Amino acid sequence: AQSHVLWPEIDRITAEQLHYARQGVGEGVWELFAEDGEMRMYKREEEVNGLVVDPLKAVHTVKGVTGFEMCHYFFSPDYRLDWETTIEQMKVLEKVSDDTMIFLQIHKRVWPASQRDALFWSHLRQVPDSRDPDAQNIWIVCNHSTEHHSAPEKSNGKYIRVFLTVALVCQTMIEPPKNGAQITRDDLTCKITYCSVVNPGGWAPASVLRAVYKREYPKFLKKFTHYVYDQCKNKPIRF
Ligand SMILES: O=S(=O)(CCO)c1ccc(-c2ccc(C3CCCC3)c([C@H]3C[C@H]3c3ccccn3)c2)cc1
Repeated sequence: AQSHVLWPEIDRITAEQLHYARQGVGEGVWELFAEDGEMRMYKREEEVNGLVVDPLKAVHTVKGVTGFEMCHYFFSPDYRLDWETTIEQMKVLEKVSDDTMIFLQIHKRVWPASQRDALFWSHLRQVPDSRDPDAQNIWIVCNHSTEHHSAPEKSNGKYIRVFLTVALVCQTMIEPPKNGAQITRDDLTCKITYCSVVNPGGWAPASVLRAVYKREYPKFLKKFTHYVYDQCKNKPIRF
């Protein structure tokens, strides 16, 4: 993908999102708004030109899967409709490379707001951990809104286009079996950080949006992580 016109932006945004995901939720203004088992979901209340764009950060720990497996199922278009319940249609507009694609998604309408679509590049990458060089176990998927000739903004004006930046950062922790036995899924833990900022792109009542975020994000992360566990549990481990 290094040759593609988008590459410099993909490289920059992915690095920025990795740094942002690694920042704790301790300092300052993150508000815990949902908890479910190991999942903790935080938000900041922010508005841009009167539009709710509340940044969201979730942390979660899932046993029995690797960071690669979690990111693979998040990135791949083949499984998206199995776990993403808020989209009506999804199309891959361009396959930039094996690890980079451009998606157009039409989201279900959130009454009384008008229906939205999202056009974004999606990039999957393994990240060498600068702090721990032999930790080759961190993977990231970064999704960031973009433009594309085959999905012009004002094509038919039917949908308002959202502007989003999303990052799923997953780290595999291995509890090596005592007796030097082969690693099994019971020895695996995946530490997940999910960050998202969605600008609704046009007017939507703050109260409605905040209610939808509060309902949809915990549901989405819970459904997605359970889906990946179920898909992987009887398959060979992929790091
Ligand atoms: O992580 S991803 O990249 C996974 C690939 O799909 C992602 C996640 C979320 C969105 C998205 C897009 C639009 C909306 C709103 C804004 C005004 C009306 C629709 C929302 C709000 C509704 C919230 C929500 C939260 C979680 C999942 C879906 N819906 C979220 C897009 C992509």
